[in-house]
Amino acid sequence: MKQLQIHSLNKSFDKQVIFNDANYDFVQGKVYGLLGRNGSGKSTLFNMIARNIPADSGEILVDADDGQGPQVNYPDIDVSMVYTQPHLPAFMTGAEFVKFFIEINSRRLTAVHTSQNAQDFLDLAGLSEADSNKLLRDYSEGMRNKLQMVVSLMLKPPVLLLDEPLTTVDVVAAHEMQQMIVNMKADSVVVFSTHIMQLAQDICDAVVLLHNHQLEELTGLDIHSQAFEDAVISRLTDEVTTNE
Ligand SMILES: Nc1ncnc2c1ncn2[C@@H]1O[C@H](COP(=O)(O)OP(=O)(O)OP(=O)(O)O)[C@@H](O)[C@H]1O
Repeated sequence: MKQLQIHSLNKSFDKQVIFNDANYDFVQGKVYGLLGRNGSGKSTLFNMIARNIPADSGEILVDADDGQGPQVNYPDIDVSMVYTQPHLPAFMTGAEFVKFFIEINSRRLTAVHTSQNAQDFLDLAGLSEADSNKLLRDYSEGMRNKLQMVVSLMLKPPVLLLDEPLTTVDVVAAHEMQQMIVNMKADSVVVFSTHIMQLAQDICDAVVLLHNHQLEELTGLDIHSQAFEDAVISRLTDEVTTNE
């Protein structure tokens, strides 16, 4: 089983503590919602897992289920991150970008038995022929988000991180992408951050709170219940009181 393990993680920016001895193990087969107040450190956690920024201390381990067990020095390709603001090359068309993406990831796509037909990617992203031939800089934010998500999902990475992924897409696209995220849990450890409680309740199997600089799963309540929602709000409100 693929796993993402966070052990005794510490991170501060100057004197601002973001994580203080945070621990949590995420496993394949569940969609995890990461909930926390603005500025609590959700993006910082994802960026540490994706190795964009270093932790101060502690360990982040990935078990890619390849027989080697949990690794601190996991390869970068083990983690895919879908950013709130997509990182795509502005001066390529959607079709050119997808072809380029397939070319540079051909070995990996073969290994995970994914299509290498550019049209399949474009169809999944819901892009018409006219849109596919537009420059990415001229895409709407929602179109860029959807394309970014499709290429990340196609790689079937051991760990898939989605940073507030569905905030800019239309209702139909959001519905399709929710389904894609849920399907990904069969192959990957899936963690997504969101401020939308309804979304967390709709697609998550577990909710992890970033609360008082630690990671804590909210257990013992039906995720779909009002009591669950109340408990999330109460914990996160409690944090503000504690910080004051
Ligand atoms: N490079 C940096 N240098 C200094 N402070 C930073 C840096 N990156 C993030 N921070 C601070 O760390 C805190 C956590 O930021 P982060 O973006 O991880 O929060 P978040 O939970 O993702 O927030 P939101 O829900 O608003 O997107 C914030 O106070 C932010 O200002």
